[in-house]
Amino acid sequence: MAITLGDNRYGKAEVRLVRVVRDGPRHDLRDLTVSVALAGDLAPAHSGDNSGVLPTDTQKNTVYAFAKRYGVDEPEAFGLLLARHFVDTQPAIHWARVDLVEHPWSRLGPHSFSHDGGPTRHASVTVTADASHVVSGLAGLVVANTTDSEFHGYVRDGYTTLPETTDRILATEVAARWRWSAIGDGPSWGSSFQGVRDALVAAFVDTYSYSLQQTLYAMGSRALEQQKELAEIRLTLPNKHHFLVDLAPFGLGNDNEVYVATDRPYGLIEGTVLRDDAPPAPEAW
Ligand SMILES: O=c1[nH]c(=O)c2[nH]c(=O)[nH]c2[nH]1
Repeated sequence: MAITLGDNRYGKAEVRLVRVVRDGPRHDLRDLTVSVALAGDLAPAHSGDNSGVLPTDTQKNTVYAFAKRYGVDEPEAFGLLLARHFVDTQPAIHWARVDLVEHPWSRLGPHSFSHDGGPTRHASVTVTADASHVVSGLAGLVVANTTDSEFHGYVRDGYTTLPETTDRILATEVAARWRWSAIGDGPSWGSSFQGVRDALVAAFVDTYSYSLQQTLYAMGSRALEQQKELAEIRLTLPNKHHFLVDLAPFGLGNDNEVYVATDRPYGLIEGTVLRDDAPPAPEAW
């Protein structure tokens, strides 16, 4: 029986990077968590030969040095710069993945900021010798509709207790990742991000929903209709359940006014919406 090394990668995870631009009295702030993963001819490293190993410490240093040297503008652009650098300069490295999460700050004044509880912006960049892929995304976008949501007509079996409803709260915490068809084509990274976020929110608000699955498809298709640069979008929607509290023991009715918000267990609705003419790129994810 032969035993061989399978897929492997290595890198520095979650480098915390804050970049300030001091352009006169008005400063700008970007706050990112950057993770690097590299793969290639690394079998020797798994037998004790480090001659092809760029230390993860060096990878971390490169993130900081590039932040100084090139600045940190859009996460996608910074990720492409870093990933391309590792593939171009390291003979053993044929694949680089850089994942970036941007932590949002909103401006309070010329040099004052408030950490924003809103969604985080994400980018995941993959570079090989002959291809680059960008997946952008967001997480932590918490939204709720207090009506225009029904759930009924579902399968009933001997274990079903859920009451059917024609009026419920629909709440979720959107995580979405979307793949760009081509790099450098179309709107800027930042305006595309805002366009996708706005499309997702608008579809959530506008959709009269019979299930979170229907809302997922409406959100994904709105994003693709509006943002032509996207090839596909993957959505993860936890159903943040709100159950009506039984107030009858207190002689009180409850006409959809008092709910208990539960955090677990939760329904988890996931799906991909894609253009049928977009060539698949599983290696981008
Ligand atoms: O929108 C929903 N989809 C489901 O599949 C489901 N299942 C469930 O118990 N509640 C809900 N709500």
